[in-house]
Amino acid sequence: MGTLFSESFLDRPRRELAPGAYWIPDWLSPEEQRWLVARFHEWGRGPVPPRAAKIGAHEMSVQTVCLGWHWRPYAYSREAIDVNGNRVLDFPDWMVRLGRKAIFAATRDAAAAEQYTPDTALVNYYGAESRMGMHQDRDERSVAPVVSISIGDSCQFRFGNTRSRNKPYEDILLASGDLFVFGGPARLAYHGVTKILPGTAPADCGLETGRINITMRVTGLPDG
Ligand SMILES: O=C(O)CCC(=O)C(=O)O
Ligand SMILES: [Fe+2]
Repeated sequence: MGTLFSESFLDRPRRELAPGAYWIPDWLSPEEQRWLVARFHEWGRGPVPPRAAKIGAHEMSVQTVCLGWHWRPYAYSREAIDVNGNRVLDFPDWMVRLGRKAIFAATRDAAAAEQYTPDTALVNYYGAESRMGMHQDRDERSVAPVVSISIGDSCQFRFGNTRSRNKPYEDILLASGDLFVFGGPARLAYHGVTKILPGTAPADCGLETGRINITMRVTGLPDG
């Protein structure tokens, strides 16, 4: 991974797990990962601190900070009304460009990449014991793809079907720098994180422990 002319693609080739679901290992360079980790620390000091969202009475085991729109279970708003009421940071222009590059890397469809304009990102931090249960990303009104990037410790990521959280599903290891995109017929597939593999973060990724996952989405909500 940090090696010159690494042949990691031979061990972990890119794959389309299901129509519309693309996994591109080692998509981000170590330098890009370190740069994103530095942004992650900035966002954490921002107007809205990372928080564990509550689903009913149950607190999630991941800490989340949002850009563009604030997500809480089942809804988006500009202000973090379930945290401190502050407006979330704007969605960065560079992240729109990163999202477009991701769509192009996944689909090789330049027109689809060009029109992709994510307006929210959920930035999740997973500690060694964090998990995320099987769910659909369905609080968005748009059917545009979700772009997911991972940094730090690897995780076991479970990618399922669109009908239920149960089988058939496939478990893959998402490692630092990996890209995962799900759109089209896979946009509403159930997915989750079944475990974190502590101690697997590469030394040059910029994050010593834990895992960062950034998912960009298109809310389909009006500006303002
Ligand atoms: O951490 C991941 O890889 C998935 C995160 C996720 O599914 C979500 O934020 O909705
Ligand atoms: Fe999700």
